[in-house]
Amino acid sequence: MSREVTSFNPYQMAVQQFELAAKRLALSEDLREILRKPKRELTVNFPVRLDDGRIKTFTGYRVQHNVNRGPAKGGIRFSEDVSLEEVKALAMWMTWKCAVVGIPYGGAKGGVICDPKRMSSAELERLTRRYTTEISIIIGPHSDIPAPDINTNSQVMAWMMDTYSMHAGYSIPAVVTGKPLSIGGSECRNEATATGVLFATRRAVQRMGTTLQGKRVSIQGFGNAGSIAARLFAADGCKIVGVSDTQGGIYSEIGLDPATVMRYKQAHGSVVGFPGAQSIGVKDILEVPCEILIPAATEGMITVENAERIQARIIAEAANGPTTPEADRILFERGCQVIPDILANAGGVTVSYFEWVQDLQSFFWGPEEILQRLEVIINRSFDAVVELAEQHHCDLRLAANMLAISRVAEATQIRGIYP
Ligand SMILES: NC(=O)C1=CN([C@@H]2O[C@H](COP(=O)(O)OP(=O)(O)OC[C@H]3O[C@@H](n4cnc5c(N)ncnc54)[C@H](O)[C@@H]3O)[C@@H](O)[C@H]2O)C=CC1
Ligand SMILES: O=C(O)CCC(=O)C(=O)O
Repeated sequence: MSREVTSFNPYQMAVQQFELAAKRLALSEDLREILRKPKRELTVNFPVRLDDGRIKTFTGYRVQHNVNRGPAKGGIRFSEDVSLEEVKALAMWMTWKCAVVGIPYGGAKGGVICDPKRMSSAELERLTRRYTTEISIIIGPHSDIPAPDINTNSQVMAWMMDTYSMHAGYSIPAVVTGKPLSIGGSECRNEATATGVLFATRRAVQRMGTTLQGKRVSIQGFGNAGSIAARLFAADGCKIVGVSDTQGGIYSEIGLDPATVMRYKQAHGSVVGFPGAQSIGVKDILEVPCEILIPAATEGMITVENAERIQARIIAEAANGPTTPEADRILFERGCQVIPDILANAGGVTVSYFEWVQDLQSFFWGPEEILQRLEVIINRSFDAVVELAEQHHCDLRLAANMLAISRVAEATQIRGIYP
């Protein structure tokens, strides 16, 4: 589905968000100039042999936004909508995300323009291996560590790890995270993004003096982040009233069973048509009656066009960049609490960090230890952001960006600028 606002530019939006925080922090123009631009942008055009014998040239990107707090970190997206501007925005958000939760990474993101749903597994493997080779000049376990994002998964990470290792002549599991357990993946990484969304939302309702029990939840996007969020929120007592994917959405006042909807999606390719539920449009899912809305698809979904009609009191952003700055202002004025992407979905990169640490030490942790450490990090970060928002009478996005940007600015200044 193409986005409604055709002129939407995610990088311009990320810079707009950055400027709001930089202004509040009174950052110097020199520092702003360093922080608003990506450090490295790599574009690669590479051939892949298709199953019918034709050769097609694909375009991919890897952008490293900032590496002052540690190696660059961030996922790889396979989609027809990928663009350099999108990858630059996603890389910048990764820098702030790692900083806001205090993990020692900078930010990066990558993507390949392709339609993975129309490609065979063999074609995807060849594309992944060739793309990995092309970007291997900048990725590495101590420089830039990719992970899954839209339309990539643990299998894609296994191909990436194998390709990178083939060139070295020995296994380098720490070059990517989100791998299968059998080759150095971590317990809980597959569920980590949704688990972080749950922990952050739990903290939000706790601070409002209530619980998740009985809350109605609507979720846009039914992939890794969205479908697992549906399962975890339902297990925590919520009623999942709506879910959607690229084909459309479904709504049920009495609630949907996430496992049954998943089985239906696996059999039919979409949630649309799920028996007993009302079919609704892709964006209608954002406006259904509910207390909690989880955008878990892509950028620029909540805009001036629909912000007034959103009924949820809490928006927990599993997706990156789902809400525009203009929509943020409307939602804040309407008293809707937006738990911003860099905080709400930071569970993914946090458990990726745990995976990387485990790989580097060749010493693996159990699920209890991982979940307990993740909850501590999300709660601590959530509380720090809320306290800053209260001090500055601002929304959580501005506070989260201020906290993150001040940390990156401090690291940049303390390292100094080579004369
Ligand atoms: N996988 C991860 O660990 C993390 C993912 N995220 C973010 O979460 C969001 C979803 O990512 P994943 O669940 O990993 O991807 P996925 O590929 O597993 O699922 C994406 C879902 O969104 C739907 N979708 C995609 N484009 C859409 C559009 N234009 N309109 C409506 N629905 C659309 C798809 O149908 C699918 O159900 C992305 O913004 C991603 O950057 C954030 C942090 C970590
Ligand atoms: O797990 C990671 O390293 C990054 C995941 C990601 O791409 C994101 O948080 O947006």
